Amino acid sequence: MTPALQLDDVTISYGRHVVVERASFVVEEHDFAAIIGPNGGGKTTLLKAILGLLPLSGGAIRIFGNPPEEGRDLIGYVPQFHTFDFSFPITVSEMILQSRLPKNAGLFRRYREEDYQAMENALDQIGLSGLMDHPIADLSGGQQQRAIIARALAGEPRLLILDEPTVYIDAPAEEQFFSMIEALRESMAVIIVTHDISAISGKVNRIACLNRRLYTHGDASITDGMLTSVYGCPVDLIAHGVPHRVLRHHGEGYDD
Ligand SMILES: Nc1ncnc2c1ncn2[C@@H]1O[C@H](COP(=O)(O)OP(=O)(O)OP(=O)(O)O)[C@@H](O)[C@H]1O
Repeated sequence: MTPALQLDDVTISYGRHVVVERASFVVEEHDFAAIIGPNGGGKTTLLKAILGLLPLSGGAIRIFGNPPEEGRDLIGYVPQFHTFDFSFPITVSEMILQSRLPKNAGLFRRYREEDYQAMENALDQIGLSGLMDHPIADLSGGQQQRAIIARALAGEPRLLILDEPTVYIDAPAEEQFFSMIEALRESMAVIIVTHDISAISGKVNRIACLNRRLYTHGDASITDGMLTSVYGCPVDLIAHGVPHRVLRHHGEGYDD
């Protein structure tokens, strides 16, 4: 099967400053993967390259076998929550429908029947159908979070990428968020990009740590060696609050 995302020896630079160096990683269909890493480690840069917004200085990125410029229509991208203006006077359904307009659509472009259908399906998938006529400003933080995910789902993606999705939601909303991701995995691959290790521990089936180099481990466990090389500080400092299950030494079984 063609992977949802394949990074082959990817190097990305700003001028002579190499930010991502020789990164390789594969995300298969139906995977729930995490790319974690410290601030400044290159996560945003790698995301931009996956979305076809930055050129590579080496290697290749494939999205379902296509280069990013051709494959990006298959990606639903959920930017960081704080980049949205929820005070904007618009309903949930209008916000989602807008994402269906092509970039060069004129002012008076009308929505088609399939746009309404995609909007309704997206709301259904994340359990917000009952709120479609509500102003986005009236939603709770967790509901707003789901609305921006619905916006990405309305593009009918096969790969959903979420940038720091758990930063602004509380613990109950976080549980709901991960149940929703589990359901979405039936029809797509999901990648979350985060520096919040505790949020993703035990939830994902594939993980990579990015700090200029990309460290992977073949399964979803985070090893202390992986964290030490990525974060450059003692593992117990980083592991604070992380369930034991996800931390193990190379070659050892789980210790819970
Ligand atoms: N447009 C740019 N021009 C030059 N250097 C840049 C540019 N954008 C980012 N960088 C540098 O690239 C490195 C990686 O930044 P990037 O934003 O990708 O990291 P990040 O892991 O997303 O960090 P954060 O979690 O803080 O958003 C940093 O050293 C940053 O200063």
